Amino acid sequence: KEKIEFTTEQQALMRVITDAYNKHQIPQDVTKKLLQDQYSTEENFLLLTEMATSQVQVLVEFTKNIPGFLSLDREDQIALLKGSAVEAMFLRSAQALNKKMPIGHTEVLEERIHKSGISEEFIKPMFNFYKSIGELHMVLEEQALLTTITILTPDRPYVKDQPAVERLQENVLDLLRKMCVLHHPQEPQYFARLLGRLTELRTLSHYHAEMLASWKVNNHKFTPLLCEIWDVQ
Ligand SMILES: CC(C)NC(=O)n1c(-c2ccccc2)cc2c1CN(S(=O)(=O)c1cccs1)CC2
Repeated sequence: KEKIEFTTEQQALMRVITDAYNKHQIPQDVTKKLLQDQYSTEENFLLLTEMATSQVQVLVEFTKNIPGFLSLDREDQIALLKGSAVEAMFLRSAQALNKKMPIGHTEVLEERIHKSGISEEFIKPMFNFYKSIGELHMVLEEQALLTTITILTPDRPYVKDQPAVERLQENVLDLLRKMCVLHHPQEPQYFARLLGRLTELRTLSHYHAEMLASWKVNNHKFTPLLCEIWDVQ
């Protein structure tokens, strides 16, 4: 049985990332709205727009707390945020959907996502992803670290100093590997399974661009923040 030792730096890194992840949650009033009575496609679309916009704001604040991120080249910081925004949104969605909710709330949530104007062809891969994340039963620290690893992906478009991003990401990968052994001692492949989800996430984010183009809600409008981070309109 491998004895897991965390260095002082790793303990500090874990605490900073977990605290930041805890602090930057989507405001309750936004998630509460999802359970209101309105069920029209337009209403559901508007709610998702509001949630996704709120999540981008949360993502920016969370990212600023990642040790070393603000020391990166300013333009690279933007490139990392833009490059990971959609993946972070799907990851956060999976975590939101797999959270323990009062009876029936998950069904309402799923219903509203189904009835928000998303083309059928994207619903399946999206819900498959949510399910595959749910099956992992990640602890909060693992969720926070996985989101951080997604943000610190060196090969995003337009990143100039990739080695600098790699160095930051490697520290978080090493920490996540140890956390996986600690929390899932019976599953030696657990860490590899987690990283496999990042591949699934990239595929899903490729769908996203088409999803936006195919929105069936007539004259669908996104917020300026979503348009900027997704490079649409
Ligand atoms: C938690 C937040 C970040 N999740 C969220 O906003 N969701 C959720 C979702 C999933 C599980 C629980 C609660 C919500 C499903 C979908 C979205 C957003 N997108 S979108 O960004 O493409 C979008 C398209 C049009 C306007 S916003 C569409 C799919």
